[in-house]
Amino acid sequence: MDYTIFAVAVFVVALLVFGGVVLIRPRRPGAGKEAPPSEGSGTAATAPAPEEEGERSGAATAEAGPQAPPEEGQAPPAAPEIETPPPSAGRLVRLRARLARSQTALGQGLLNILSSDTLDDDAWEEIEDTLITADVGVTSASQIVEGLRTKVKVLGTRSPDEVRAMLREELLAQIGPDMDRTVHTGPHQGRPGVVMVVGVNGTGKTTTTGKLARVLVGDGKSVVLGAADTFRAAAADQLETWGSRVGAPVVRKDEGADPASVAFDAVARGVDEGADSVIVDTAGRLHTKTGLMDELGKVKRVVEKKSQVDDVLLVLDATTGQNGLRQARVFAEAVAVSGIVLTKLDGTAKGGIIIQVQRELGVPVKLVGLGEGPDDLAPFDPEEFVDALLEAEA
Ligand SMILES: Nc1nc2c(ncn2[C@@H]2O[C@H](COP(=O)(O)OP(=O)(O)OP(=O)(O)O)[C@@H](O)[C@H]2O)c(=O)[nH]1
Repeated sequence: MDYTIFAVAVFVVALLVFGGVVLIRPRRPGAGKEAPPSEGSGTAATAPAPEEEGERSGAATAEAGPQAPPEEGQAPPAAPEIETPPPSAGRLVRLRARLARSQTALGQGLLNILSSDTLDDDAWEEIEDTLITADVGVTSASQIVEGLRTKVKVLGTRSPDEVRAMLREELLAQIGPDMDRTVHTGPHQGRPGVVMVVGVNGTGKTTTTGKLARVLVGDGKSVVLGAADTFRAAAADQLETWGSRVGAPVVRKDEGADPASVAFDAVARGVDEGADSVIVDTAGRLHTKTGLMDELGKVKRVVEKKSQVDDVLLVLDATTGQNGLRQARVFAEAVAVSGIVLTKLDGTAKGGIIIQVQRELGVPVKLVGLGEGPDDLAPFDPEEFVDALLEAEA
């Protein structure tokens, strides 16, 4: 019995000694510990995609490269594929169908009334109303009607071809086929052409900056982009996506940084690298007119310490009508606008806004946006536009 108690006691002591050794033995670093998510994998999996709708396919390729540095020992991710956009020439012709689709209602409406048997006062009033509904503006609408009335009187006859020809002539005269619509993007005196893009957020400003970079790259130019809309980090991300798709570097800083310093650095980089063009996207919050004036004025002044600003493009959403025009006036007072980009012309029959905005601001429409696709921006050509407007319905 005594012997049994002794044996049990020895066993218990042995058990305690063994357990103590195991429990107090120092653990190897990392042994048994769950691996924390590596910085790269964690953020990549959870970070929200910064790109805007409509740009998702390309963004995925572009973001993989610059934003996720490879971990040691891992093969670097494949560089994003650089795209080759189509040149600027012929773009409006390619996109003409889109223009015609949205504008046919206006063109056909006018042609129908003009071809009717009797052109009485009511008919002329209807023509004027149709023009005003299409945002042509009251002054231009009445000038067009006056011009047409005179032509009808002089001509006497009204065959469909004659009607089409006189309407074409009147509309063209209002659009101003001789205005200089060149976007001044080319280098001069060893410095890049500098373009500032201004406008209210949501009009397609950042998209237009990206699309313009593609137009220029398509024409064989080298481009640097400046993300001076520092109030929204997503705007810089969006621009970076656009840039990486065509190999255009994007100069950006942290959210809230001074927009003028971003613009200056972008132009400085363009100068240093011998780029052909620098395009600067700016913030467009319409908080107060003074704030806007101060900010845009400062961006321009600071940039001009490095190089002159060759074009200030105001981006305007064609679908916003009078509201858009009001905004345009505020911007034109804040900074000397030298050209207009009319976006979303594919989604409206109110193409008459081209006439009104040019008359109001005294600057030409230089580019038009005709869709959400990356190459849906085209140099504006008045004749192509009017012909699309008067195109017979298919
Ligand atoms: N249909 C159509 N959509 C367009 C056109 N241009 C831009 N958009 C769309 O308009 C939306 C707004 O464009 P953004 O470039 O983000 O507008 P933004 O002015 O830069 O606004 P922030 O990014 O907020 O500064 C996007 O969904 C674009 O795809 C166009 O010509 N046609």
